[in-house]
Amino acid sequence: MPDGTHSYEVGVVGAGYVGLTSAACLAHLGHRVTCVDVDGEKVARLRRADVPIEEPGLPALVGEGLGRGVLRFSTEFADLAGTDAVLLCVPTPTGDDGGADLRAFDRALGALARTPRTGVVVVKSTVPVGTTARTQRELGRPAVSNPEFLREGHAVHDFLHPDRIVVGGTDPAAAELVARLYAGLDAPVLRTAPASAELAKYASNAFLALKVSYVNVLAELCERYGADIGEVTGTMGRDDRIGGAFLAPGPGWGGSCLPKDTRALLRAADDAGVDFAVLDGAVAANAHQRERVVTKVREAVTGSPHGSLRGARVGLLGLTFKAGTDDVRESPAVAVAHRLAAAGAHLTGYDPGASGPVDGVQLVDDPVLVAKDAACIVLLTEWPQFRELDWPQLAGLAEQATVVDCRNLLDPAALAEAGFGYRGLGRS
Ligand SMILES: NC(=O)c1ccc[n+]([C@@H]2O[C@H](COP(=O)([O-])OP(=O)(O)OC[C@H]3O[C@@H](n4cnc5c(N)ncnc54)[C@H](O)[C@@H]3O)[C@@H](O)[C@H]2O)c1
Ligand SMILES: O=c1ccn([C@@H]2O[C@H](COP(=O)(O)OP(=O)(O)O[C@H]3O[C@H](CO)[C@@H](O)[C@H](O)[C@H]3O)[C@@H](O)[C@H]2O)c(=O)[nH]1
Repeated sequence: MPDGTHSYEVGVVGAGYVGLTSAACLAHLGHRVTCVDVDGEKVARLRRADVPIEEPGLPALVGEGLGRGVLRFSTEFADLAGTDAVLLCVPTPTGDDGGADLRAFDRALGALARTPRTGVVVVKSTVPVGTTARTQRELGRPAVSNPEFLREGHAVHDFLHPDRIVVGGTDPAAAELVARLYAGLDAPVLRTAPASAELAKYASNAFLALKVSYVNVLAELCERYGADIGEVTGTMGRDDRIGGAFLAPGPGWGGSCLPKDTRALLRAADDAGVDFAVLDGAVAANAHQRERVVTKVREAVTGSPHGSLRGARVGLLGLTFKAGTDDVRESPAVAVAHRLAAAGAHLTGYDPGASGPVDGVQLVDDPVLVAKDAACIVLLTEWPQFRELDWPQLAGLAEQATVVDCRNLLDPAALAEAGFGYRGLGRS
C-alpha cells in the first residue's frame, strides 16, 4: 500500500460498468475485494477474467486482481460477510412514474440485511434524495452516499483520476472510512450531507444534458442564419465560465444515464412542487433533435422536408449512444433508426462496437457496405475511424447519395470531392 493508506475488505454488489470498474480499481489500489452479482453467467465469465463489457484497461485490471488473489467474484451475498464496507452498484432504471425504479436496489438491501458483518453501506448507484438516509434507517448501520461520475468508454481512467470524490454521510467514522478507500487517488474529497451528494449526481447529469440540448438548438439557429456552430461554440468555450466541453452538436443525448437521470430529477422536482421548466425544455429539445435528423434525411432523399422515405435505402454509420462504447441503451442513433424504419426506409447499419442487433436494421460487418445502393448515409456516432473510410469507394457503391453527418465529423470538401452531397449540423 502507498504511504498513509490502509487496506480494507471491500464488498461490491453489481458487476456492471460501475461495480466491475470499482471492484477492479479498488483491488488495484490495494484493497481485498469481493464482487457479488445475481447474474451467474456473468460471474462465471469474470472468474475466468473474461470481461463482458468494452472498457479500456478493465480486462488487465480484472486479470491483475484475480492473479494476485485480491479480487474475487461470487453470486452469494454470504461471501460479503466480514467486509468493512459494501458498495451498492445495482441498476436504478426509470420506473413507471418517471422516477428511479429502486426494486433492484431494495432487493440488494434485503440481501445485505441478512448478511452479517458487512460494515458501512456505500450507495454508489444513482438514487433519489433520501435513499441513503432510508438505507441507514432500514439496515440499522451507517450508510454513506458516494455517487460515481465515470463515463462509459473511460470508466477505468475516470475512476482512477476523478475530478472529485463525494462522501455524503452523517456518521463521521463511516464517512472517514469511505474517504480512505480512495486514499491512493489524487482528488479532492468533498464531505457533504447525504441529500446533497445524491442531488449533486442528478444535478451534474441534468446540467450536461442541458448543455448539449442548448448547443443542438443553437446548431439549428446557425443553419437558419448562416453561422457556423463550430465557430460559435469555439468562441463560447474560451470563456472559463462556460467551458469548452459538452458543446458538440449531435443527434441528441442518450445512454444509460443522462435520459433516466433527467427524468428522475424532473419527477423529484414535480413531487416537490418545483417548476423545472428549463430542464423540461432540454428534454423537449432532445426529442426534437431526433426528428430534425429524420427531416434532414427526408430532404436529402426527396428534396423536401416532408418527402416520403418509403422504400428509400439508407445506410447508418454508428449505432451506440457515443463512440468508444458497446452500449446501445437509449442510443439516439437507435431512436433515429426506429423513426426511419417507421417511415418506410430500408436500413443497413454498421457499428464497430455495438453489443447486439437493432430492430429494423440489417447489420453489415464492413462499413463500406452501408453505401450499397443507398440514397443517403447517416453518420450517427462519432467513431473516429469513419473519418478514414475510403469515401470515393463508398461513392462508387451509392449513386448520388448525400451524407447526413450528425456529428460534424467529416470534411465536407473531401466528401464533395468523392462525389457525395453533404449536410452537417449547424454548418454549411
Ligand atoms: N454506466 C455508467 O456509466 C454509470 C456511471 C455512474 C453511475 N451509474 C449508476 O450506477 C448504477 C449501476 O449502473 P451500471 O451502468 O453499472 O449498471 P449495469 O446494468 O451495467 O450493471 C448492474 C449489475 O448489477 C447486477 N444486479 C442487478 N440487481 C442485483 C442485485 N439485487 N444484487 C446483485 N447484483 C445485481 C446486474 O446483474 C448487473 O450485472 C446505476 O444507478 C447508474 O445510474 C452508472
Ligand atoms: O458535446 C457533447 C457531449 C456529449 N454528447 C452526447 O451526450 C450523451 C452522453 O455522453 P457522456 O456523458 O459521455 O456519456 P455517459 O458515459 O453516459 O456519461 C454520463 O453519465 C454517467 C452516468 O451517470 C456519468 O457518470 C458521467 O459523468 C456522464 O458524463 C451521449 O449520447 C453523447 O453523444 C453530445 O451530443 N455532445
